[in-house]
Amino acid sequence: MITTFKGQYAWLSNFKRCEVFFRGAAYTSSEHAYMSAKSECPDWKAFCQDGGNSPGRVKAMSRRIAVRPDWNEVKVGVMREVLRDKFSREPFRSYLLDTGNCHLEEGNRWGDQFWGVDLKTGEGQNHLGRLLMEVRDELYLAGQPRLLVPILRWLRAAQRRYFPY
Ligand SMILES: Nc1c(N[C@@H]2O[C@H](COP(=O)(O)O)[C@@H](O)[C@H]2O)[nH]c(=O)[nH]c1=O
Repeated sequence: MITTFKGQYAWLSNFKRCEVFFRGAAYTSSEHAYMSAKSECPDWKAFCQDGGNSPGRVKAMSRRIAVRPDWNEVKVGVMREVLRDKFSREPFRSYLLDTGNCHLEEGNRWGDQFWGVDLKTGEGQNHLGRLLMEVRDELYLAGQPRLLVPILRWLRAAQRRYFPY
């Protein structure tokens, strides 16, 4: 199991600098790309596209803008789109596939129980880890014979549930 996105697994974190193309623009991390979707304001888009702003700064500034009203309904879809792009490119694609079928969890100490799991309480929905496993399944299944895809998808999910490693 990978239970924190630090150290040798820091590349799983959205704060890891990488190239991401999202809805017609280039970003320098998946955090920048994800945060850009919080508002359609051109100044906000430009701020997120400026690689001179750290992922932490972009996240902090996103608390001060007028976020689109339906953000909570669309944010998981936005994150999925961003992660698909990040992991479509090397070396991240191979790094993710090389984790095999192990459980991924964003254990954190900043109290995020939506995207990760709070290490102090053990509580959290782990949407980031779940999306990463979903993207990894897509990459893995894309290389398999089409007829086997439904059964392989089921087997991978069952293995993660009953034999997490
Ligand atoms: N605070 C933090 C991370 N939190 C990141 O913030 C994003 C969620 O933002 P929001 O939807 O506004 O709550 C999501 O990408 C999550 O992984 N990540 C990291 O690597 N290091 C950090 O210190």
